[in-house]
Amino acid sequence: MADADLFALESAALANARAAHDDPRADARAALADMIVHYERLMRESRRLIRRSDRAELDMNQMNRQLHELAKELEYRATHDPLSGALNRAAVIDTASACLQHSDMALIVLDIDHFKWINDDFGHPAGDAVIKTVVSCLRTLLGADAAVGRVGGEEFSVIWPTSDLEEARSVALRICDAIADQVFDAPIDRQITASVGVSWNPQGTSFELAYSRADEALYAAKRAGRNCVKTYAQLPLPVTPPPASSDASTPCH
Ligand SMILES: Nc1nc2c(ncn2[C@@H]2O[C@H](COP(=O)(O)OP(=O)(O)OP(=O)(O)O)[C@@H](O)[C@H]2O)c(=O)[nH]1
Repeated sequence: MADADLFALESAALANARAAHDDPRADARAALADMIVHYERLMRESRRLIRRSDRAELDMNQMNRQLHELAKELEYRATHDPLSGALNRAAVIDTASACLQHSDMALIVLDIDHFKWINDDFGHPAGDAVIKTVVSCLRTLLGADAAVGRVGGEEFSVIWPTSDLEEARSVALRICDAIADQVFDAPIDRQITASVGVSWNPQGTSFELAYSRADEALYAAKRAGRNCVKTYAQLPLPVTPPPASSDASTPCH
């Protein structure tokens, strides 16, 4: 119905031309002229519609590209720390958990030493700049694709897939040295160091266990005087108290 209305004039011109074609006495030239007018109009309309649909396709492609960019931007914001560009805590957990599912992995955690003093002495913006510089120092050292995360205020993590504890320790030592050697922009006029803890974890370890071991090693490094590396495997085993003796003759000290 809609089509018949839309092409009513063309249908009439076509019927006219057919009738002229079938009837040798009819005015064929007039019918042909009428057909030409309608045919040209149809061509003009078709070109206009094609141009319009090309424009719509371009607009749609552009909107698709914008949506794609927006999705990437949202994904980036959901997984990265806005200050330093390092992975955020949630992304560190996801990345490390995924890594531990299919390989052995070292988790290296580091914490800037006496960071509170940096804020107190040079101001919070200078402290922020130190955080950014530490992340770019880690990236320069480990490569742009290394999984470097900021898990807390001035605490960072590095996910390092390896089956070799010694390799993990050597990466941690290089990190500790690189931060101690880093020259920070003014107004920071002193050496900044970090304490580093490492846990080496076989495939299948949970993130929580890997992290708590690395954290324990980190605090051992703080206790040992800072600016050093401790591995969980090096830590002394927890002292278990001897079983209570039932021998009453044992002397008490
Ligand atoms: N500038 C800045 N400071 C932060 C940020 N997040 C946390 N901090 C500060 O980091 C400091 C951490 O201080 P502490 O936990 O006492 O640790 P610390 O001074 O580094 O001492 P140690 O870890 O024991 O060597 C606090 O003063 C926080 O306010 C941040 O995003 N920017």
